[in-house]
Amino acid sequence: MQKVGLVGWRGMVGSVLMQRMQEEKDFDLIEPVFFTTSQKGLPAPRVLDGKGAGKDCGVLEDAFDIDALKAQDVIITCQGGDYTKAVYPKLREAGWNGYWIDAASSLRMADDAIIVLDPVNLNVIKDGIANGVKTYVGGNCTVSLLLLALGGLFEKGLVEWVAPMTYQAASGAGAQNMRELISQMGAVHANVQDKLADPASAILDIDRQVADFIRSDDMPTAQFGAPLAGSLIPYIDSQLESGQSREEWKAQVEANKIMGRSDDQIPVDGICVRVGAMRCHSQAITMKLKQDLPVSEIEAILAAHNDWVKVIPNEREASMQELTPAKVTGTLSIPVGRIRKLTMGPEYISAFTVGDQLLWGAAEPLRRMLRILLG
Ligand SMILES: NC(=O)C1=CN([C@@H]2O[C@H](COP(=O)(O)OP(=O)(O)OC[C@H]3O[C@@H](n4cnc5c(N)ncnc54)[C@H](OP(=O)(O)O)[C@@H]3O)[C@@H](O)[C@H]2O)C=CC1
Ligand SMILES: N[C@@H](CC(=O)OP(=O)(O)O)C(=O)O
Repeated sequence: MQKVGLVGWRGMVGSVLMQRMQEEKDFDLIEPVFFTTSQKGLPAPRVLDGKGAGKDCGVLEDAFDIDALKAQDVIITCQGGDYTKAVYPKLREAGWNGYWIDAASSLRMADDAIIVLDPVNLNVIKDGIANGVKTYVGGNCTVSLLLLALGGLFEKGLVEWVAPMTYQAASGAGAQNMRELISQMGAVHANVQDKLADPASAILDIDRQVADFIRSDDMPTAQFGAPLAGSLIPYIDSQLESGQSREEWKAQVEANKIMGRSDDQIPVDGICVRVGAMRCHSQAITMKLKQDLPVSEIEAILAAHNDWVKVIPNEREASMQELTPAKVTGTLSIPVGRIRKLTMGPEYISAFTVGDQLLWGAAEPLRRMLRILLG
């Protein structure tokens, strides 16, 4: 059995990964070794095996101990980019030639790393394994979710360009940010609940009081740096010279790398916005196709691409019920809807898609990469 080191397993992404690995009985196929940056020597988690029993995994090992890491055939890390930058080069310099599977962005664009999203790029992954590539990195969440939704059109070479305008959930910024979003919601409500309970109160008074509170120092904003509940934040990640945010820059470079297109890149660019959803990212898409295709054919191509994408008819009730973070959260489903021809011309198509950014957006491609390695 392959020895698989798990780092970052108790964080938010890592916990989702652990849950999925147990659901899919991945632990039956490996010898897991759990690492920690802060709790060395404490008991490792007991993972469920296929019989529903808890598998004893010993104690937690030091995630900075290069010798302990070197003993692993595969390492999966959800610990974050700082950990990867600190440990990965030392491990390779020490001669470790195992497989490194990573959720962090740091190594994604390295020449010797492949971004994994197997329903879209299994051929790229298999070529990589055959050619001795040892580093496999999960893509940015919005990019992976976009490619799962539109995979059919990309695969058939039908896309001239795509402009995804994102509505990204609090979870993408981290666990503390999810907590802060809920705190903001609660604080806004608490501030105005007396007036809200009084049916005779004037809505514009309530609105003014809410606006004053959201702008005040009493609104908890330590994590986001700005109000999110009752508002939005039209900038994600750092600022680049190009005028893009780093999150926006990732769309084109990562999408094309995933699809194995180094030359002849498909333009993928839009504005990334944080909204008050918990863990589902949504994207409103404008795209230009290379051909004038009937909507029914576009829908059929999208639906046929993978097992998780689900075409939602462009109807009001279906869109309101099926195409929302509330519906999708905690699932692997990738609904795509609002598909129609835009008035700009017959090749200009709209779409709207939603996906859980902790599942397909982060954890799922990693455990599926492990499964590919295990054969
Ligand atoms: N959040 C996201 O949407 C996405 C994140 N990623 C990547 O994954 C990385 C990890 O993200 P995320 O899971 O959000 O990070 P978390 O902050 O939830 O967890 C990171 C680490 O913090 C340590 N930690 C300290 N206190 C606690 C606690 N009370 N509960 C749990 N863990 C604790 C754990 O390490 P230890 O056990 O060693 O102490 C844990 O592995 C990111 O840096 C990013 O690179 C990738 C895609 C999406
Ligand atoms: N930046 C993403 C989450 C994330 O971790 O992305 P990346 O894996 O590219 O660093 C968001 O805020 O929604």
